[in-house]
Amino acid sequence: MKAHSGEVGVFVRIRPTANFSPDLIECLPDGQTVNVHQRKDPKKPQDTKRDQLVYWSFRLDGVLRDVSQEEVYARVCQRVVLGALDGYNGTLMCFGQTGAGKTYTMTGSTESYKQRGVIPRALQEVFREVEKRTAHFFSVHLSYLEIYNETLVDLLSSLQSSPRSSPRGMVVTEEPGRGVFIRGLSLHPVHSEEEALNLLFEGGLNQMIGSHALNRNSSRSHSIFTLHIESRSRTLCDDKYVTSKLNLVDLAGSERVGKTGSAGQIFKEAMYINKSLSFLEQAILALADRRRDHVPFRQTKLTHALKDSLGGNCNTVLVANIYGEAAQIEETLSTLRFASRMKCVRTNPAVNECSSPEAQIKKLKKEVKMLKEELSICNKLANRPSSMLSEAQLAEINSQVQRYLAGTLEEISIVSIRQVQAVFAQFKLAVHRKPEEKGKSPISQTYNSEKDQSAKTAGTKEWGSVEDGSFEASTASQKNTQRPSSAKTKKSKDKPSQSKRPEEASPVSRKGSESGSEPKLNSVQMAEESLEPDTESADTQSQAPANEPFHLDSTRPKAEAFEDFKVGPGSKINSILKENKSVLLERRSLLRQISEEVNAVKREIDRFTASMQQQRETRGGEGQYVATEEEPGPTSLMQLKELKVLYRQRYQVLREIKAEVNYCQHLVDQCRMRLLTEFENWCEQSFLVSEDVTTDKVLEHGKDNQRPSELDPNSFHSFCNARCRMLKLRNTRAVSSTPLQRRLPPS
Ligand SMILES: Nc1ncnc2c1ncn2[C@@H]1O[C@H](COP(=O)(O)OP(=O)(O)OP(=O)(O)O)[C@@H](O)[C@H]1O
Repeated sequence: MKAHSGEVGVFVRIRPTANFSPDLIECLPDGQTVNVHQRKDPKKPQDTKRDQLVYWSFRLDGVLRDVSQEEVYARVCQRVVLGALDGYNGTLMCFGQTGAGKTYTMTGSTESYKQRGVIPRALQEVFREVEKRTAHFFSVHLSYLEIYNETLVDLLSSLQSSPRSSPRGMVVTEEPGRGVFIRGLSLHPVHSEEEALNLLFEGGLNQMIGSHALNRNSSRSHSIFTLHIESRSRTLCDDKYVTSKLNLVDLAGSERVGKTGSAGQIFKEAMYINKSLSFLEQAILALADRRRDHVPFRQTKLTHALKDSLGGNCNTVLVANIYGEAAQIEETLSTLRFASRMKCVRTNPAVNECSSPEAQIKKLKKEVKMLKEELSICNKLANRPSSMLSEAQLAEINSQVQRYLAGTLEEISIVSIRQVQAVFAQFKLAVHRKPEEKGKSPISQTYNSEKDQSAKTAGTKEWGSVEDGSFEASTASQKNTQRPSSAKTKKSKDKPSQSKRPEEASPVSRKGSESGSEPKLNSVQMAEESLEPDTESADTQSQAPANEPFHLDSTRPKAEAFEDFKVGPGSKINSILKENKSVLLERRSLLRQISEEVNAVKREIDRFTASMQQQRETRGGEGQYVATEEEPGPTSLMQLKELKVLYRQRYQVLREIKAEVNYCQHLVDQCRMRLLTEFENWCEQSFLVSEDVTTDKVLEHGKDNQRPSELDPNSFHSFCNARCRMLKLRNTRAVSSTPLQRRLPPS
């Protein structure tokens, strides 16, 4: 017999008898062929002429006549059992007329060890192999089913360990991935040959007791003893395992109803047997016919229960048990016909490989963990924020958004979904922020508050409006009108008139400037203007604790780094800033001087005007003005007129210089912003360098598969520091080589 071959193995076993009929049953020397001779009319007296006999020849896989139980097992069953241990389903069926030796073949004699049948030998083989195959862990379960008159009976339900039978009874069920199984049939784990034999015998006993109690003949039922084998590798950490079922089927006697001449219950039993065996035959015919798509497995419980054990991926073997006597020749012929049909069934044995859900979950979890780690490394390599954004990274994103809104950053480069989410969150904040807070960036906010503070400390006054008939001039208003600072927005809120354009808030009244008419002769209060100190260091120092995103290393504060930056990569923009500031100071100085001149002229005009007013009041307000010795005459009037002309001239100069101061202030502000932006970029790149080094550490650890503690810490630290320094230098050179505009265009 060929296990895993492409066809069902079929053997015929002849029950030993003293009345063997060699004339009718001829076993050829090839050991595979049995010829049967049957008289044309068995009822007629025996004819000596051979030509009156009908002749059939059956070529099978083996003819077992007068062979021991041991040989039967070796030739019929052993390979199927070994196949089951390798993961192939196996079925061994005994088919034949009642008393032909099916049970003897299957179970054998319980009294004689030597005469034990296929099932005990299979159990022995299984547990011997389990012990031998140490590389695998096997689990073996047993079930024992009886099918009597289309009723399913669990022959092992009497055991304490068996689950309660389902209230709906047992049902033949099919499930994807599990195949056909009997729902409600108890499965019993067995760990030794002895345990398994106990169950076999217990089942046999239950079958016998049930037959007696119910007054039924045990030979009228089918019994299926099944080994459920599961095998897992002990050496491979694999979630895959193999399963198999080994069905050992003892079918009911196959004799036909007509022949038995039975009635009543026996007739009924015979009907059911005939029905099930008939459908078994039909199923086998359908399996043998490759043109047929449908196999009627569900017609009976037997065929349904054996659905995946008759062909398909199963190693199937049939033993046709026959009598050797002439009296049984009809049934013998019938059995052999069935066997020859079975021989035509093709099989395609395949290992039942499964994946355990637990192992699969474990494997998937492991895979997710590995992918997360891989993503984390990729993020670090690409300088992308990892799972959670740190405070420093959030601060940087906030800074980028503010700079973008202020127009100093052209675009925000997208590096990850989390970063995009954070950017949108910042935009949302910006949209919902109170109007007075809008336009503040972390940099400008701190910077301007510092500047405003210094301006206030220096006693600087702002340009006033002409609402109350006088106006004031101040450098603060210049700043307010040119920069989106907090000082400006606050001013705008408190005094709406000051939110107007620079020329509207200039010393020249709106009417005067727009219509070209004579401006009101107001004094210009020009307070002592303190020259703006070089606040860059102080500004940045004040920012550092607010932002705190980047520290080039743990030992240096940001303010020191800024000083380095100004003399290093930021030296160009810093020198432009200084130059612009000196021009601004010079213009402011000139503005102060012209303001004083305008005020002096104004005071002179006021003096003349007051004197004339006094004279008019003295004369009752009538007549012409006549100059007295003490009072200025027409000459004085001329002087007053000249003073007014002078006032207008100086006032025009004052306006022009004021515009220059505004422009210079704007340049200084832009330079300052540029310097700070460049510095932030420089810091950012330095920060990323640190990240690079961190990644290197991770990779280094991964590559060498060493724990940090196993590394030489000094050597590793030196290496990282040197690498960090080299990368910083590379970034610094890249930044400092960026061309800067000397004069930035006004926005
Ligand atoms: N090859 C054999 N060698 C010795 N004794 C045998 C052999 N075959 C059958 N017998 C004997 O014949 C008797 C009937 O056999 P068995 O019970 O196995 O028949 P069966 O086909 O199972 O019948 P049933 O359909 O009623 O179950 C038994 O006593 C058994 O010991």
